[in-house]
Amino acid sequence: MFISRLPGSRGTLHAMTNIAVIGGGRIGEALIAGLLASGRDPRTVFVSEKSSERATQLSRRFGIRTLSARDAAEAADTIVVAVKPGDVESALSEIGDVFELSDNDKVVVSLAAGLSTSWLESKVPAGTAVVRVMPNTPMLVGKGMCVVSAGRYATDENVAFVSELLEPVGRVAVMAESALDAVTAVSGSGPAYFFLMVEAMVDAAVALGLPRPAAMELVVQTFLGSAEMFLAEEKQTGTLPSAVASELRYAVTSPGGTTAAALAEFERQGFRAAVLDALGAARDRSVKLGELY
Ligand SMILES: NC(=O)C1=CN([C@@H]2O[C@H](COP(=O)(O)OP(=O)(O)OC[C@H]3O[C@@H](n4cnc5c(N)ncnc54)[C@H](OP(=O)(O)O)[C@@H]3O)[C@@H](O)[C@H]2O)C=CC1
Ligand SMILES: O=C(O)[C@@H]1CCC=N1
Repeated sequence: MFISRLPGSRGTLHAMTNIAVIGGGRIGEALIAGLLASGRDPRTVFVSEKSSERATQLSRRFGIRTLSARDAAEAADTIVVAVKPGDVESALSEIGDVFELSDNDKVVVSLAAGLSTSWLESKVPAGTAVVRVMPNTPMLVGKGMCVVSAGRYATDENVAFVSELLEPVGRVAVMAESALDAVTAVSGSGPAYFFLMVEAMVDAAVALGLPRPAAMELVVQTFLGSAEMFLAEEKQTGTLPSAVASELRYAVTSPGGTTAAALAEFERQGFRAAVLDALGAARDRSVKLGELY
């Protein structure tokens, strides 16, 4: 099967392992917040952040230690690289000799869009286990989607280890690395598409005369309820065939009714083509990022 969902044995294997998060920006913070909210001991998480102001903020907020990239990597078994793609090479070079000096086998987990495991492997000592992950920001509330791909030297145990580490912050799927640019376009960037849709619908509701707070409540509850309907269906059947979306949409669309009028307008305005082109552009950008560095 293309996606394999891993069994949820939360928190057992990882209770005592230390994690270094190099880069405490938006995704680094989402990961840290999600891990701690799931019960991880803050003494097992270290963050390295370039901006001292931001580092202090994270340390105060989460009760975790801020260290240099090198010290964080030295203290950890799992080194999560959560800096922008263009900063990954210098972040890895700061860690430098930690791999050779250490007596434990460290796993490097890159969250960076576009950068391949073979590129990452060329920046660390030969034989280092590298795992590439495409997460998304809903990790912050334990509802993330992480897709995990093994590098050349990463064993099945390394992949299981990283997958289990991420399970407390959402769903985890293991896929071949060839899928990761498309995954980035779908689930990595996906939260932004959702928020854009929320903004667009709220603005449209305001244009129709609804007060903004009421418009916000209507839109958010509608999306939340619709997503919950999907999950209920999945719970019941164990799978989510794509026909489910069509069926649920048909159930809202009365013949000659309001929904049909709106959907016809979406089609006239090229909604599906826009989605297709937008995700294609995101995928192409991910490929390009991999060629830039
Ligand atoms: N945001 C998202 O939704 C997602 C992001 N990603 C990936 O995650 C990575 C990070 O993205 P994001 O969190 O949005 O980016 P941010 O810019 O918000 O965070 C990166 C942080 O790392 C800091 N930093 C840079 N170099 C170092 C270093 N050598 N040591 C320590 N800290 C450093 C940056 O500081 P400064 O700004 O001062 O340079 C910044 O605070 C990217 O590679 C992106 O592709 C993947 C999936 C989703
Ligand atoms: O926009 C980006 O490049 C990153 C990767 C996926 C989401 N944010």
